[in-house]
Amino acid sequence: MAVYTPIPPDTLLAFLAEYDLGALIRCEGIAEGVENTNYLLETERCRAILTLYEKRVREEELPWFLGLMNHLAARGLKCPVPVAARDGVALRRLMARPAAITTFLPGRPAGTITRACCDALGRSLARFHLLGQGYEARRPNGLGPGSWQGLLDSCEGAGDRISPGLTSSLQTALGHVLSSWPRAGSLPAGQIHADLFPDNVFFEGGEISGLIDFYFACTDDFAYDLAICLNAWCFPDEATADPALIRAMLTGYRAVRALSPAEEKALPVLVQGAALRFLLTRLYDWINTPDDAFVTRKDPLAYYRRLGIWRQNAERLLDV
Ligand SMILES: Nc1ncnc2c1ncn2[C@@H]1O[C@H](COP(=O)(O)OP(=O)(O)O)[C@@H](O)[C@H]1O
Ligand SMILES: N[C@@H](CCOP(=O)(O)O)C(=O)O
Repeated sequence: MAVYTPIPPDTLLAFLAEYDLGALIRCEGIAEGVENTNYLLETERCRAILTLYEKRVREEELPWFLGLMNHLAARGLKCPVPVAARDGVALRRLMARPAAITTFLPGRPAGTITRACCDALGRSLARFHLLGQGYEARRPNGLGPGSWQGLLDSCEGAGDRISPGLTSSLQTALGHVLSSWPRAGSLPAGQIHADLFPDNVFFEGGEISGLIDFYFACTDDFAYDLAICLNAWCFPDEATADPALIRAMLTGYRAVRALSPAEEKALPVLVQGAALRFLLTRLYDWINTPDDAFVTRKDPLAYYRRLGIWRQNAERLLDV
């Protein structure tokens, strides 16, 4: 459960008094999530999400994230929008942290990942990429390939305590991926979500009802975002890739936005890079999450297995 910061009742009521949301009925810490503290608010007028931004999110970047949500929602993407207080300001401070309320989205994450889910996800991701094109402000990807060596180094060999030989194996894989990574600017790029895992996609009545958690969003290659989703959605038992799910996601994506020949060619290295990126942040978090944090740590080895599968079989699985 990601509730790093409890809020005393009086402090919460004083904070909410700045808004036009009506009287508070309940406020519950939310069980899911890793990065930030989230509460579900129910007031006389609505349900909403109160987020206190923790660790990885830099305060000066929050206007970029909130602006992107507003931009995409205004163009028809189903995603949360920031709620302004009476003074017109959405980004505020609470418990010495930046904080914002965003609108509540109905639906819940898919239980079982089906081909239909992957097709829908591919389409939604492509729409995200196309609709983001009018959002001019850039946010470089702080967790892009340039950060991976530093992340591995900062784990100081701790990978070997999780699995003997992990650190040197990751060093080899990293060298291979970085040496084949597409040159900056060589692939179509724009605003990407960069963390569109199944827990960040809500479904209702078999259709996507919303995308959440924009706090890794950045300006990067569109095909890298697709590579992240292929990793996150297409390995039903962690140890095996499901070619039918991969095909469905690629077909859904291409139905909305065609992949260029350069993107198709780059996909095998992009999926390996995406596996490494989540492996490394999970490894870092495994070592650095305080023991008293109310959060479920995610298994780095799940992405080591994916990396191995892509290294052996990416071309065949992606049919490129
Ligand atoms: N706009 C929203 N509508 C409904 N539920 C939400 C919304 N935003 C977050 N949640 C709930 O909060 C959980 C954690 O949110 P998330 O943004 O993934 O947190 P974190 O950034 O800490 O990983 C989600 O899994 C979901 O249950
Ligand atoms: N999706 C990442 C961790 C970030 O968690 P989220 O709850 O913010 O999506 C992972 O699985 O490693």
